[in-house]
Amino acid sequence: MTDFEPPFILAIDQGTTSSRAIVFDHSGRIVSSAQSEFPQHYPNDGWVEHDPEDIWNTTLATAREAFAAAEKSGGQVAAIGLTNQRETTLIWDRKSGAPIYNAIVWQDRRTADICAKLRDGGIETHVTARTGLVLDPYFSATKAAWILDNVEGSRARAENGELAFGTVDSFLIWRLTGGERHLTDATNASRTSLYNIHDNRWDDALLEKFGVPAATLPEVRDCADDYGMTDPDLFGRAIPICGVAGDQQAAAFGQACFAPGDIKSTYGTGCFVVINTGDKPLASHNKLLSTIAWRLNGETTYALEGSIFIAGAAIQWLRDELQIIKSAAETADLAESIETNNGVYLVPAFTGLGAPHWAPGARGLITGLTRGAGRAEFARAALESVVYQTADLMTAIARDGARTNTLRVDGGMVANDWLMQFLADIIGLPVERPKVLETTALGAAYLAGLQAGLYQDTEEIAERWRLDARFQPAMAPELRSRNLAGWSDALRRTLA
Ligand SMILES: Nc1ncnc2c1ncn2[C@@H]1O[C@H](COP(=O)(O)OP(=O)(O)O)[C@@H](O)[C@H]1O
Ligand SMILES: O=P(O)(O)OC[C@H](O)CO
Repeated sequence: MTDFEPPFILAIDQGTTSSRAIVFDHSGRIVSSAQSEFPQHYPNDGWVEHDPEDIWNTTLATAREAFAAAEKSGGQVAAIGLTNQRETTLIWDRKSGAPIYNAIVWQDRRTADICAKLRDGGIETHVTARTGLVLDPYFSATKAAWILDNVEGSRARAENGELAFGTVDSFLIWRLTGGERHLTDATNASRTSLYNIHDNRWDDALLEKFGVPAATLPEVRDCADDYGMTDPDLFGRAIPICGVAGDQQAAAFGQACFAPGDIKSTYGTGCFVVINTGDKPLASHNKLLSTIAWRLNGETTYALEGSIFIAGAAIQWLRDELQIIKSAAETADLAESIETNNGVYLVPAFTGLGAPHWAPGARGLITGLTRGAGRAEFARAALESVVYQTADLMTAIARDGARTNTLRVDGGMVANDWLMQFLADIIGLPVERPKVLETTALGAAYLAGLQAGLYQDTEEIAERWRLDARFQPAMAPELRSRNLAGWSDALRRTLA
């Protein structure tokens, strides 16, 4: 006998380094889960690719594993919610379903020159006004154009309607439905640079400027909507796909950031801060992204987002490259073992800097080294860098006029209590960690649950959010200012 509350929802979370599947029960508890990492490909300096078949195989295998374990425990999976690494771009043949090139990952910088040329052509203001985004290789449009310009014959085939473009959600929906549906949701569409977030439609002028044929595009749906039934062969019966959102938007949904000013920050490989700005897009004057948080029943909720490319990845760098720690968790004790950072700052611009700087050419820097600086200083500097980058985003958010009282956090790094306390101290706001840290998958499950009629509305979802720990700001103001000044100095040198 199980005490899980049926029916169950399968959440598929296709991330940058791994695919995960989690089955939640009706009360939001985890019934079963599975995870599988897959290889990253770096064919050239600054290029990052995934083999689409790795994405598909790990997604299917983990989904099947979690599904089978959950159904063994006695409940039935009623719906599927899908969330994904965003911006990553695929183009596939509509007949065979075979991709014509590897997936070009969001971190990939190969189109920096294309972006620079477009910028010289003066279209950046136009792009930002319509999409809320900046002109950067991060987004899908230039990646799609690159594939069509580099795979022989593909542009003509794309114009003939033989090829399909999609972000990872779109590709997975295509595969899960046996090639029946070519769909995406409004949040993923809003990350392509091709989608007008004010009018909620693909933008013809942008399609032309970026060189992406309209015939390749998926249809855009609400985040809780009908995305078709899975091919019955995959799970033994057809299951409806009912919810889709990009992973950072799904995390904001899982964190119940439903009111304007509600904000979450996810600390995984990178860090993504998302603040709900209500039913109208707020144009950022501080290089944040204005983006779609979700669209439900045709009504769009908007958000401001700050994207930091390196957060937990800096800890992985300490472990894998410098080999000065064995596990990420060790960093908490190391940081605590020294009273201050001893003047050592790390700017982890390993793949350039994202918001609010958008400096694709910037590279990492460590400052303030003395003969006495050792493992503790390096570990602490890596942790602190994540906090200072968040503080820069919080400043940009405040300058843009968005107000907030607390920061809700999730992702692998938030297990680190030292980091959470330092975060509260530096941003000067209480930091709230929820009991369920898998908020991305939970958000996708909630979206699917709304469409499947398992939840009535967002209020019912908000009631399920549970606090694990709250960290209150406690640092002396002079120390806080000194820390921030040291960071600003290191940052200035990096950008110079
Ligand atoms: N206790 C910890 N302290 C600091 N960093 C941590 C800790 N535990 C995990 N991490 C970091 O968190 C990241 C993993 O978080 P996760 O949310 O699983 O990332 P992703 O979904 O992007 O793969 C890794 O980069 C790891 O280095
Ligand atoms: O897969 P993650 O968690 O690294 O998230 C990637 C983001 O969606 C990129 O914008």
